[in-house]
Amino acid sequence: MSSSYNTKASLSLSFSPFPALGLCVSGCRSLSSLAELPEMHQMMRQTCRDYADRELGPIAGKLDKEHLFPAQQVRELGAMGVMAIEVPEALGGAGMDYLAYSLAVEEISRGCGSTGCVVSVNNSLYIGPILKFGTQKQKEQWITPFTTGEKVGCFALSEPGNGSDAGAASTLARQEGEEWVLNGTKYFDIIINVTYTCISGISAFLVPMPHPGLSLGKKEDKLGIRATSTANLILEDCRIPLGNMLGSRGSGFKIAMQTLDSGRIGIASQALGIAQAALDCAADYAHKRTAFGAPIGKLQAVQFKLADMAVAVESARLLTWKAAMLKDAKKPFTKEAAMAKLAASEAATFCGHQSIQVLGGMGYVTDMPAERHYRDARITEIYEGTSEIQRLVIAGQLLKEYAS
Ligand SMILES: Cc1cc2nc3c(=O)[nH]c(=O)nc-3n(C[C@H](O)[C@H](O)[C@H](O)COP(=O)(O)OP(=O)(O)OC[C@H]3O[C@@H](n4cnc5c(N)ncnc54)[C@H](O)[C@@H]3O)c2cc1C
Repeated sequence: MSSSYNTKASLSLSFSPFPALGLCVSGCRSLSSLAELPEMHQMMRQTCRDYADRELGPIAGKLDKEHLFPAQQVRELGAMGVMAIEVPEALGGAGMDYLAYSLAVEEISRGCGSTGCVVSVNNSLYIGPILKFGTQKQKEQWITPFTTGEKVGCFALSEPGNGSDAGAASTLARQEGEEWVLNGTKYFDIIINVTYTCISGISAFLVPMPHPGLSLGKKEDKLGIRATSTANLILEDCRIPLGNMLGSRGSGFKIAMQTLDSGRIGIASQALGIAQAALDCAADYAHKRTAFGAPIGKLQAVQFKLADMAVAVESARLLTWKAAMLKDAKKPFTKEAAMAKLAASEAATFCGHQSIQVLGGMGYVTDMPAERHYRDARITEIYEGTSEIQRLVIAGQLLKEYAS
């Protein structure tokens, strides 16, 4: 997709991540064409796009229909470095930055929203907090085996009784000798040889799986991202060594909030991929379908839908890149990540809706991917903070800025 966005104009908005990224701004016309990104990022984007076109797009419908976890594809993505993009090479990762991560998640999600979710959760919800708060020993033990796609990590913060109100977590951890004993029920996504980070009350723990005292509730039957597994995780006198606490005692809420800040860039990227796929599907169909003797793309009513979809996707993409670049530049990005997630998830549900409309009856049946995009998009407005919570975060940050 091309864009008329001018890079130099963006600099005057006091947003200049380019030195940190080694970007050359002279001669740039568009932030969103491949030519504008540094070579390393272009390669990551193109590699993921090619992989998604070749390996994910053709099977995404089957994975969705049969609820199949994309285990083989996740291993292949691990071999490509995509399961641990920000992890230093010494720990087995790709050693790249968050912008590269965002580009990868978008392209993978464009091919398959479920696989994009797996990539996002492993990178930002599971590995992210260990990379930031873990000891060297924890990083070696809990990150390196999760870089290859053989194992996938999870993050369990929500509980059946609380999601948005994360501070109200009721799972309990008590110390007995050299162990923590955990009791409670957590909610989480994706199950395959997992280890997960469990935020209990006010501390975070690394729990291997399978493990005595840890069992799964029923697998949820979901509207979308049906190739991922989602279940309650039940902790009954689950004993783990004292050394499995992540960060210091009492720092769990801070770890969770900082993890979600970064994770929201991942979900924004997943939403962007789904939104772009919906637009691709609609634009392609508009060329091919004829009505009243001409392609429906000649009808202004259809053109306006495509234009509105393109604007929603492109503006959300710029917000997402901005949040990723701020994170890479080690600047505050809480507000921008929430803005990116809000805009991208609403763009995804909007584009999913409009794409079905452009396809008419063909949009409603499973022969075409439009209905899957519509279903997959919906979760992006809910997990890692609902749209209402994103608005609260944005307004909170904004009001702080005006007060200072
Ligand atoms: C498929 C799926 C996968 C998930 N994966 C994970 C996972 O891996 N790990 C994990 O920890 N969690 C996971 N979750 C849980 C998810 O993060 C929560 O569902 C989400 O945060 C919303 O919480 P809730 O469902 O308890 O809704 P509630 O908090 O009960 O909210 C219900 C409604 O009230 C609104 N609301 C609540 N509080 C406010 C407020 N203060 N102001 C305005 N409106 C408000 C909400 O926006 C929403 O519209 C997953 C959920 C799903 C569906």
